[in-house]
Amino acid sequence: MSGARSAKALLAPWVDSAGLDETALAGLTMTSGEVVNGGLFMAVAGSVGHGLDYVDEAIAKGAALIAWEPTDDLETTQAIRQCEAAGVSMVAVPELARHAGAIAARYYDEPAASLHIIGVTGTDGKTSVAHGIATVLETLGVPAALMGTLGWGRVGQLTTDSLTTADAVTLQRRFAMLREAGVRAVAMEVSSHALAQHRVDAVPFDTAVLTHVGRDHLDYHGSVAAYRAAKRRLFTRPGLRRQILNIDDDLGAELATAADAPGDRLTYGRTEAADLQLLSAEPRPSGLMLTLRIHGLCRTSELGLIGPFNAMNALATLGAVLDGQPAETALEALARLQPVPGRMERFIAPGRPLVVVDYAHTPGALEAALQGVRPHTRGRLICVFGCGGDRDRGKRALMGDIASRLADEVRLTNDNPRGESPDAIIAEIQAGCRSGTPCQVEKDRHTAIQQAIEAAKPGDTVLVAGKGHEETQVIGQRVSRFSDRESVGALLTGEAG
Ligand SMILES: CC(=O)N[C@H]1[C@@H](OP(=O)(O)OP(=O)(O)OC[C@H]2O[C@@H](n3ccc(=O)[nH]c3=O)[C@H](O)[C@@H]2O)O[C@H](CO)[C@@H](O)[C@@H]1O[C@H](C)C(=O)N[C@@H](C)C(=O)N[C@H](CCC(=O)O)C(=O)O
Ligand SMILES: Nc1ncnc2c1ncn2[C@@H]1O[C@H](COP(=O)(O)OP(=O)(O)OP(=O)(O)O)[C@@H](O)[C@H]1O
Ligand SMILES: N[C@H](CCC[C@H](N)C(=O)O)C(=O)O
Ligand SMILES: [Mg+2]
Repeated sequence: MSGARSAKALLAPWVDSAGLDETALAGLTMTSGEVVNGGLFMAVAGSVGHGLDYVDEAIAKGAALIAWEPTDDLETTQAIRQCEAAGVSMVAVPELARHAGAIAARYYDEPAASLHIIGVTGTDGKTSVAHGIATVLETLGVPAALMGTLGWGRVGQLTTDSLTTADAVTLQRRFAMLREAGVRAVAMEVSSHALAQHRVDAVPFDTAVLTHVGRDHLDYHGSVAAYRAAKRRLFTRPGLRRQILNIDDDLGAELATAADAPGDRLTYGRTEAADLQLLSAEPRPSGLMLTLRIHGLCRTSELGLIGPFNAMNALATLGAVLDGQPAETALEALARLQPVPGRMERFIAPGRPLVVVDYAHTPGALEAALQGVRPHTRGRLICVFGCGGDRDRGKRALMGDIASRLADEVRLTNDNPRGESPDAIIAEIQAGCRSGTPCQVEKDRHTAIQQAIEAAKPGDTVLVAGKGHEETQVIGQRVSRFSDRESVGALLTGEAG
């Protein structure tokens, strides 16, 4: 095994192997701060800087070797000098970002090869569907893990992480740990950033699932076309065995009819042409009653979740697990699904309004969330939300329009303004709000939620959108502890003032 982990084995394709060491490297990483003594640092070009900008830290941590990605405008003199002075070898690897995952996979002895990996992409619904798939697989007796916005690991035992899809090396390290832990299937969220940055190039997906594609992250991708192109990448990978496609969605419909696409395609949606068709999703006190047509056969199934999009997410989940499983068994497991924390999560207290905490932070998601809670609302619908700073500005007015159109009252507040002015963000949302709907502003999020709950009567619903499971509020450089779920829980039980 040590030979397989040596610089010679890992970097032979790019450098004369005679010059490379056969000693096992102690570790590998793409982040200078994580370099271990005797390890490999892979310095790649990023959107802000280059890994070589941090070579001093890598050397200080004891890097034995530095592989780096040449780019046109990269100034390497300083880094080369530092490495020479420290006696650290450097190897130039063209397009290293694309190869980093494969190098790490070799280092960890191809951990993903023994795992059944299901990738889920789309603008909204990735966490919900990945969570659903892993939970249903567990219920069906398959040791399954989850990787995504809520963390990674076995369902119910997640370790949190800052990214939805980790970097290419971290992913392989996690696959190795999951393989050791006896996991057989992994449901993972694949973000558009990850697809654009080659984080998943070395992940051998068995199945790719598409939720829906709307508008998000235009700050990063630049255009809807580039964003869609990034999402499309997951479905064109050679070796893919199955594709689960929402054909109510434009991109899903396009992928379903694409010539020469890899793997079998299973479609879902409300349209009659879908293999898994949603005929109806009737609101019930406990959630939804679904009527489905599965390959021509009509079936009903309870779902303990609310919001029509959760019915669609249930179909996506079903599509992924209907792989040699009888439909009855899969439907029974689906009926046991619980809401994902902060995703259409209901808070109910006697004599109080229904409060729903949801992670809707895109126009499509906000629209779907408001439409989803309306059938569970006898009285008025109040929507508390804001928009993140240093993120796509174009969505703000759109979300103002949607909230003022679909709610009876809007309360605008902070949602991680980050480096932007909270007032300016709120003004941009307000510019889209329709004048006929009352719209109030309270920047302090806890106070805004409190005022909304106090203004609401039993039978009304307060939808608190945008932060879902998050446990912090980021204002400028300050990160303070804040949770919509905790605020709502405390306010409903009278424990917070
Ligand atoms: C825009 C974006 O995706 N940025 C991610 C990307 O950074 P980057 O390409 O700009 O890298 P960079 O900062 O220029 O640095 C270049 C290289 O130097 C390395 N570096 C950097 C700093 C340092 O001290 N030491 C060091 O070695 C970096 O690891 C990187 O390899 O690669 C970095 C290393 O993996 C990530 O930390 C960083 O995530 C930033 C913090 C981020 O906020 N990303 C968000 C937007 C994101 O990726 N979100 C998606 C989900 C979105 C959704 O919910 O749909 C996600 O998958 O999480
Ligand atoms: N299929 C769907 N269609 C439209 N909206 C959805 C769908 N599924 C979930 N949503 C909405 O999007 C929000 C986020 O859901 P979820 O966390 O599952 O998505 P995500 O794609 O993982 O989001 P992120 O990219 O932020 O991680 C939910 O709280 C809900 O409002
Ligand atoms: N993954 C998304 C989440 C946004 C959630 C919202 N609360 C915000 O901060 O904008 C992002 O980082 O853009
Ligand atoms: Mg997610």
